[in-house]
Amino acid sequence: MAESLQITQLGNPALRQQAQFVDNIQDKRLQQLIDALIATAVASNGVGIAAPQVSQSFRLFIVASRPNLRYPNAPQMEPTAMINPQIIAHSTEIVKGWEGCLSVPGIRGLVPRYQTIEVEYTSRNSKVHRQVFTDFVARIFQHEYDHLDGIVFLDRVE
Ligand SMILES: O=C(O)C[C@@H](Cc1ccccc1)C(=O)SCC(=O)c1ccccc1
Ligand SMILES: [Zn+2]
Repeated sequence: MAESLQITQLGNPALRQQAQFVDNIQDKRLQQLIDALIATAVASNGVGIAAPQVSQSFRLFIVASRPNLRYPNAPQMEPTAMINPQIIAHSTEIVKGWEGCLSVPGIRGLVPRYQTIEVEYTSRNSKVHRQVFTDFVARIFQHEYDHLDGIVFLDRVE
């Protein structure tokens, strides 16, 4: 298991950067970053983590949904690296749900998110995926996607 990395906290400008497109997915250092992000999410008990949260300004995050007290029906997912992700389409329906953030410890907020999204991303083996996510997985994706544009969930709490 790769080593866990220091998580950037709110207030650190690194968290507010506009992350850059990933050019070479097979680059050894990028693959090592993916392993370190997965290790950090697992060590922090997170259901996701984005590269800017370890001060790496790449358009890359991990989604690792699992059932939990707030979302008991959430699917159990293998931690999945999503590189250069895009939201292709979304429902008109918006749902408010509780969120936390590894960069904003101890604070929870009720955040409006699209109920359903159609996304496209490249996986760590350079395969392009187009998928539809709903409910908690859609929420995690939107939370992590925001991190790539320097947005944190508190910015969206109404
Ligand atoms: O900061 C992050 O990106 C990780 C964050 C992701 C996230 C949590 C809840 C909703 C959407 C996205 C976390 O995993 S914080 C850990 C946590 O608060 C939590 C864990 C399981 C279920 C709910 C919250
Ligand atoms: Zn977060």
